[in-house]
Parts: sequence; structure tokens; C-alpha cells
Amino acid sequence: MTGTDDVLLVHGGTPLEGEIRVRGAKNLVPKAMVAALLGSGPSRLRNVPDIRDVRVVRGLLQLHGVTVRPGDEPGELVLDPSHVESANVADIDAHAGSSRIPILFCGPLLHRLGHAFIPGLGGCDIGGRPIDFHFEVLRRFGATIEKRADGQYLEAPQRLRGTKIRLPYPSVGSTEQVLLTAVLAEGVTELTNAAVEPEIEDLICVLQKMGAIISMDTDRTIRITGVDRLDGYTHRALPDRLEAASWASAALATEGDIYVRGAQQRSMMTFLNTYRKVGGAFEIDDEGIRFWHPGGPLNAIALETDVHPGFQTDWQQPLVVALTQAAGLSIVHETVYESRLGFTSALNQMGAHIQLYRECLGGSDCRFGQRNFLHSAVVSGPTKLQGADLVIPDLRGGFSYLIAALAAQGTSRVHGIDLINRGYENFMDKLEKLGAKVELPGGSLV
Ligand SMILES: CC(=O)N[C@H]1[C@@H](OP(=O)(O)OP(=O)(O)OC[C@H]2O[C@@H](n3ccc(=O)[nH]c3=O)[C@H](O)[C@@H]2O)O[C@H](CO)[C@@H](O)[C@@H]1O
Ligand SMILES: C=C(OP(=O)(O)O)C(=O)O
Repeated sequence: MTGTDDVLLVHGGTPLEGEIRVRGAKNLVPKAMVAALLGSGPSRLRNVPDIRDVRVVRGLLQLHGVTVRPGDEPGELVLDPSHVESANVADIDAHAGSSRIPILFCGPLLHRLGHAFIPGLGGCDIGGRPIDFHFEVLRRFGATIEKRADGQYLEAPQRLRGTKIRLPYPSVGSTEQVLLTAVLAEGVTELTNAAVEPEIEDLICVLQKMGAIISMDTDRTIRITGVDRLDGYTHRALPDRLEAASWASAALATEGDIYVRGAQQRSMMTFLNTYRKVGGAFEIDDEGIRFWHPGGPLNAIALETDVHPGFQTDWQQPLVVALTQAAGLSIVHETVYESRLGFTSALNQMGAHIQLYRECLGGSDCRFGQRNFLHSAVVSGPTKLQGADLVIPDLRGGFSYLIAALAAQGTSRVHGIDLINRGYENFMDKLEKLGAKVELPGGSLV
């Protein structure tokens, strides 16, 4: 999607109603695809969504000699790493800036080839997003790292060795870095202060199926006993709890009613508690979760994002749109990323009242409190939203703008909608199914 195709006209004021389906999680599937590099035989990954982050990793894996083809059922990929050793990676620069996943190729490539090149990373612009923990972790395993203008060059002079690591913060990517490196390292690795997001548990399930030995304690400690060889796996990816929560927030903000097939209670418990406190209704069955606005005013709340099992930061932006419709003052404290509230200025243009603060409001002190970052918000509601011209800043901010435009009176022009394809499968078709009045500038209803 390029040029004028990248703009969506949204005629707001119609509740979203109907059923959509979420498939495998954006924050698991690409990593499970990378894990296939560790196997000595082919892997089968099921429930793979057609999103850009998956396409990017597919391209990268193919460049590294992994054959990727569709499997027997829709959404199944077969990944065969038999030709990694003979791959020609000359075009890897073309993948610079495409997503955050290339950094996770380090461990598997170091094990297989003894060297790795990592181009510049992409991902959402919601903070500095350093990768210092990743490199510290890799050094501890015995890798050497050289930063050059075009990216990072890594080498493993000998087999990587298990080690003891304590993360300064329970970073998701760094925990995955440790897992993907430790499984084939010599000896035992003990990781403390690890992230324990459901997507990490699912990655551990993938690795265990491959032959890894990994235990997870209740105190953020993960122990990995390295093995000499891993096989391929067959795995069905856990569903995308972040996408499911985005549609739940859309139901609330537009006063709608959406059944999200595939949504799972277990990975969404914290979100569901918050949804209920705000005044949203939900009903859980074996196949999914129905989310709806039960009528009457919504409640203002105090919300703090955190690592799992806290309120996931990627749930924050879509829910803030619903909070503009709650009666009273809501407080939002973003503690995972220092710059994830910038999207609220466009909501204010639409009529919302959201004030940002540098202080840690409404909860515990976080890493950003004394450092001049606007990372707390006070949302005063309810406010009527009016259509506006909006430019999508990042993935979840972009989905929030779609929700706000759908909840608003009048028409909005939403620019940069292609970014949403990074993490929301077929979102245009889903909007249509839910009765959204959206139109491409050429005039055709989507
Ligand atoms: C592809 C993917 O899975 N993305 C998710 C992943 O991102 P990602 O894995 O990049 O996020 P992290 O959990 O690593 O980052 C959390 C915090 O740690 C900091 N940090 C991280 C690494 C590092 O080397 N140094 C450092 O300081 C970051 O700046 C951030 O403030 O987890 C985030 C937190 O749940 C989610 O919002 C993202 O959707
Ligand atoms: C921040 C996100 O993703 P990424 O880490 O891929 O940028 C997200 O999914 O909201």
C-alpha cells in the first residue's frame, strides 16, 4: 500500500458490531520462526498471521538459507534450515530498519556459523529502545561484537558457554536472546530478573519441543541446560492477546459489541480486570471472548503499565481512547517506554482533554520519573470526539487513531495506515465485517 492508498477516510459514529478472529501473536510468531534456525530438521509453525513482521522474518530466514513454504493447513509454515551453512547473505542490508527481530538471529547464527551480521533494527518509535542488554548477554556467552557503520558484526571464537545473567530490567527481547542462545550453549545458564510474558512461555514451549531443557521459577528465574543438538518442532502459536485487546477497546470506545474468536482469558487476565473496572462487559467461552459496551457512563481509572503480569504497555494506547469517554479523571502511568504518550496530542485535536506530565503519577516510581520524559497522563472525560486529519505515529498509536476516528462525529483522514499491517492481520476486512464506514480516497468502500 503506497501513496494515496495509504490514507483511509473514516466516517465515525457507528458502533463496531460483529465477529472477527485473531490468529498467532505478532510477538511470538517471528521468534518461533527464528528458533527454527536452531533445529537440525524442519519445523512446522501453525496459526501464523499474514502480517508484515512475519513477512520480514520470512525474507530474512530465506536469505540465511532457510526454506520457508506453506504447510498443509491455512496459516501453517514449514521452515527447513538444512541449507543455512551454504547461504549467500549479500542482500541483508535491504532488511535494515524492518523490525526488531534481526537482533534475535545472533545466538542461532553464532551456534551454526560461528559469526553473524545484524543490520540496523526497526520497530515502533516509542522510546530510545537501546539493545545494550542484548550485547552484554551475548558477550557473557563468549561472543565478540564489533559495531560498524552498517550494523553489528559478531563472532563466536569457540562454542558459546552457559553463564549467570541478571537483567537490569525484565526485557522481553533480552530474555528471548538468552533463551535462543543458551539452549545450544555448553553447560547451564541461569537468568534472573527475566521477562515472563505469555509469548516468552510459548517460545519456551517451542524450544522444549525441539529438545531444550528449560525451567521457569516463580521468581523470574529461568534455568537452561545446554544440549548438543535440537530437532525441528511442530507448534500452534498462541493467539495475539494484544490484537484481541485492541478490538476490545474499539468495542468500548464506539459503544459496540465485538466477539473476538481466538482471544484467550489466561493471557488477558490483567486486561480483563481493567476492562471491567472501566465499565466494559465481556463474556468468555471456549472459542473466544465477546466484548461490549453495556450502556451508561464508563468509569475513570488509574492505570499503570508494567511487565507481565502487569498491564501490558501495548494495551495502553487503544484503551486510552476509551478512557476519553469515561466520566472523571483517569491517570495513566507508562512505565515500560519513556515516549509512548505522544499520540495523545492528536486525540486532543479531536476534542479529548489529555494532559501529560513528567512525574510518575498514580503509582510507583519508575525508571523515567527523574528524567524529563512525558510518561504520565491525566485523561479528563467524557469528551465528544470530532473527525480530524491524523498521521499514524506507530503501530498501537495507529490503531488508537482508527478507534478514535470510528468513535468520533464526522470524517477523519487517517494517513500512514500501512503501518497497521505490521501487527494487525487483514484489518481492513475486519473493519468492514464489523460495519465500520471506511473508504479509500478513490471512493470505494473498503
Ligand atoms: C517484537 C516484540 O516482541 N515487541 C515487544 C517487546 O519489545 P522489546 O523486546 O523490544 O521490549 P523490551 O521488553 O526489551 O523493552 C522494555 C524496556 O527495556 C529497555 N531495554 C531493552 C533492551 C535493552 O537492551 N536495553 C533496554 O534498556 C527498553 O528501552 C524498554 O524501556 O516487548 C515490549 C514490552 O512488552 C512490547 O511492547 C513489544 O511489543
Ligand atoms: C511496540 C510494539 O512492537 P515492536 O516491538 O515490534 O516495535 C508493539 O507491538 O506495540
